[in-house]
Amino acid sequence: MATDSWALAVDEQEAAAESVGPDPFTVHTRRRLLRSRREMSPVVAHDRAAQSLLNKLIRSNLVNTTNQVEVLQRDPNSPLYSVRSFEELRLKPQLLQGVYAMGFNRPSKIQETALPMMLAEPPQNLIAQSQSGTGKTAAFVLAMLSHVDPANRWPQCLCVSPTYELALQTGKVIEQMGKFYPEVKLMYAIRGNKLDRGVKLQEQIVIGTPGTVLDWCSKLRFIDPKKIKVFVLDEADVMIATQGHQDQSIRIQRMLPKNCQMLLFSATFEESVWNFAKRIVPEPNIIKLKREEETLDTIKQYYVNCNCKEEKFQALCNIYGAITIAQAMIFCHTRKTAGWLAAELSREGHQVALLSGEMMVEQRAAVIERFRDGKEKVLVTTNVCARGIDVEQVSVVINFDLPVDKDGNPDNETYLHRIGRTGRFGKRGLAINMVDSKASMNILNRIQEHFNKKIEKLDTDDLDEIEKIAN
Ligand SMILES: Nc1ncnc2c1ncn2[C@@H]1O[C@H](COP(=O)(O)OP(=O)(O)OP(=O)(O)O)[C@@H](O)[C@H]1O
Repeated sequence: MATDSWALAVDEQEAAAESVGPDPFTVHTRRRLLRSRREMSPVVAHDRAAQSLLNKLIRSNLVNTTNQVEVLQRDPNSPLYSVRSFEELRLKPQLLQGVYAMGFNRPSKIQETALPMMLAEPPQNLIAQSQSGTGKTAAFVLAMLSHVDPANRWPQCLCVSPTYELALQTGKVIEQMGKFYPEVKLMYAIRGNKLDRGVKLQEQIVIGTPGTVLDWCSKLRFIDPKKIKVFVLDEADVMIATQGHQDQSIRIQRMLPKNCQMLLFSATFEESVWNFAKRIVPEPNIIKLKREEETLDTIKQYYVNCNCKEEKFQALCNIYGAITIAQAMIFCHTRKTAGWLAAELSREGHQVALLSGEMMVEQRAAVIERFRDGKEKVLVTTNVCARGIDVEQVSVVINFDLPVDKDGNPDNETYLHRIGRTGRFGKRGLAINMVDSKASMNILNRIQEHFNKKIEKLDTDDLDEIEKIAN
């Protein structure tokens, strides 16, 4: 199956997670609920929203004026397009404040479409696909925060992520979004977080990885699954396609009440996975992309012809010599190549971080955190980091090796997730694929055919040409 290499990485990660030391992961949001909806006039709300987004984008050199953001969100062909405002989505005032404090101005297409479905009464199930970096996480986080009853001190929403790092990242989004809703508390169900036997959780939202969530619902009984109202599967296709995760997710699902709302999200759903999802989710609403919509126009895709890994490395150096790259993620097929490449890049004077499957999850989370803080500019990794990781400043993704499954066939889903680490929420991004043999050229051609999207050739000996594509 297309996700096997990812599955392997995930399994390694789950195993490694066992050895992480304890950490109190309970989040107690501090601030009191500020103003009610009545107190915030639409004009003031709009100004605050516009200003906060503008500040965020100017800080990250994305735009110079609010107009450019507005242009992006008013283009009906953009996945960021929306006709509605967050106010019109009838969010609780304290969530509206959280959204604005995060610098969000308008909802994206997936947020605008999915939120009314997720907030409808009676609750409706949803299987939703939307391009990478278009705000799926924010969408289901808002749904969970909207559904909890803070007066009830027990878990009501359960969110399962395929990896420790993603669970942490999504938890951070819940914390930020719920900053003005301090009555709602969050607990991380990840393997290092050891609780005393017999404890009954009081936190209303639990985010975690499937094995730990399952233990907490069954063996350890920290969570009463019968009281769960919302169940979210993030990166749902990999949860379904990976045997271990599938078993665990289905065992969790079976313990939930019949009327529990099920929400499945991903940027990719292979056909067989999609069909399976429809079988396990009763009467779902469905948001599905057409194949040609799956790739983002804001991410420009190129390939470079080489003969060996040394030539690929030289091409990489030429690219770095020609353009300024804020941050880059470089994907390799094996840990060995990743280690070699990271060492070569360091020798060239780059600030490089290396992240691969054999590292302890704690170490991995720390590497991502440093990269997110800009302490390293280049992250060399394997498929372990292909999904979900959201680092705004990544302007270039390099496939040093093209993604293939265990039979050597193109792994289209992983390709999409990898290149989606750049071009987050309307930002422009470059994806450069290194081809080093007839076989890899064949893989590239099949990826082009699959997405029906041309991947242009790039001559890395021609510095002017590289500069041109960067502009
Ligand atoms: N409405 C919004 N306005 C501005 N920024 C937003 C909005 N929604 C989300 N974002 C930002 O866009 C980035 C991408 O969002 P998010 O991580 O939710 O995407 P995703 O669809 O889950 O991506 P992936 O498929 O890679 O998991 C994040 O940095 C998030 O803070």
